Amino acid sequence: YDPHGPPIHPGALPIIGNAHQFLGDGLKLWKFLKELSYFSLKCGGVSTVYLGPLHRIYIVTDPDDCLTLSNACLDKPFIYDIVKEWANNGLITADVSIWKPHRKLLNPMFNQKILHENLEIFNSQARRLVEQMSVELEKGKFATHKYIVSNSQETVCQIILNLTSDTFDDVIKGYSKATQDLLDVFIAKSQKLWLHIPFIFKRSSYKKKLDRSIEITTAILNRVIQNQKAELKKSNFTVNANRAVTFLDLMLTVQETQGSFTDDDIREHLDQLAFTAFDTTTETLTFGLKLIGSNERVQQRIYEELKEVLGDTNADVSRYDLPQLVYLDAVVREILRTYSTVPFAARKILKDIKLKNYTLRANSIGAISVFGIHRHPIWGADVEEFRPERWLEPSLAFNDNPSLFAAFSLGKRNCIGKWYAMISIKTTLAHLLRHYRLYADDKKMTVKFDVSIRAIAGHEISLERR
Ligand code: HEM
Repeated sequence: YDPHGPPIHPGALPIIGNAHQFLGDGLKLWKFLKELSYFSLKCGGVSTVYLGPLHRIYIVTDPDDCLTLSNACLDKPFIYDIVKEWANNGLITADVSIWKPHRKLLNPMFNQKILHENLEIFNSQARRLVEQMSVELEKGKFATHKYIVSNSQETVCQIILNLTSDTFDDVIKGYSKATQDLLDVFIAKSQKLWLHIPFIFKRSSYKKKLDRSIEITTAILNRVIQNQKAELKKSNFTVNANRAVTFLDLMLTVQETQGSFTDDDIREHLDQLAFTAFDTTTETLTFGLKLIGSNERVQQRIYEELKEVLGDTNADVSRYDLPQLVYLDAVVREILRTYSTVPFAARKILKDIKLKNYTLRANSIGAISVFGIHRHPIWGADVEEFRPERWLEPSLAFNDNPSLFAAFSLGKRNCIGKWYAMISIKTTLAHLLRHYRLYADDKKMTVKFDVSIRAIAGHEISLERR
């Protein structure tokens, strides 16, 4: 206990601290995580919770303090152990000694130029989604999630894993089922604290599910890596000009030319990238369709901009169109501000860190509340409202302080896939919204937290052809 530290969240009990408040299902957990963030905001941007006598967690919601914390601390705390058994050396969970050189090698692969080369795939996948959803036209409300999730997985298979539409069907079936099982295990571990006790976990059905899923994803990815390596060797590591360069090509080329990655490193990176890419973009699109369908004015303005920039043709969204879709960009940022699918990022604090008003003590955890930053009073009195126009106003506070937008986290260990996400989400929305008018009611949406936030009820929409 630090008498000069940030205020403790109300409800702490002797010995267990606030641990009991984290118990319950995903709905309760999300309610409590929001409460934590609002309390931290009320306290000026930092508060404390105790998970038993051993774990002190600072909830940080001040954007400047969050940036200080993100750059000062790069290590991930025990909370990330939930996913460590699966792909330990992937970027999200890797120890700093591995993360640093790997992130440096991977950064250039995720720039806009490389991603623009994949626009043909993003466009064809968006068209496929329009086609797949057409069976729901004029039929009333339906849940969009099942369409979006399989479409996002197909996109990932092509762009990250270099599978073609002829080969991915088989892989998708196996890989998707295994990743869904993995997600079930992560969700269970995030909600059932007793599963963190190795003795109990090892004897649970979750352990069997985890081992089986890892076995399947490992076998599939090893096959994909070896096939692609053989193909690249034949062409002396020159990618066939008829197709875009994929992440796998780039990693294998780095392996060949710089000897930097082992095959296991590549597999673990691919596994985490593929999983993260489809899960985050799926949930963001699900929230996005609901929000857009609930705001006729916003939807009309997007449609008008699409007509102005893309014309009346059914042409692909090009790299030149994307920067012109200014309002759509504002809408996507506002979706990410109001419903950040990754609402928290956490860091291990190894030495004292001085923030604006407090010193965070060593041997604690710093939780960057993305949700809290996005509810900071600097956003204005309408902070809780979905209002994309705010992004276009000269008075936008974000222009003076970019740390106010933290959907992709802050600092050096931020999201490497942010351009992938923005391009994928914008292209998908552009195709869907020029074909369909959406109807929804976001007031009826219920959200839960597991490893990210998800809409679990009331997220249906209905479609009408434009
Ligand atoms: C809307 C979509 C996305 C959101 C909201 C999002 C958000 C985030 C956040 C908040 C973090 C920091 C997590 C932490 O420190 O605990 C993160 C990290 C990461 N994200 Fe994303 N992400 C998105 C899409 C993607 C995509 C498409 C990819 C891959 C193509 C990706 C790959 C990663 C990786 C590998 C990391 C770990 C980076 C590192 O530690 O160096 N993300 N993301």
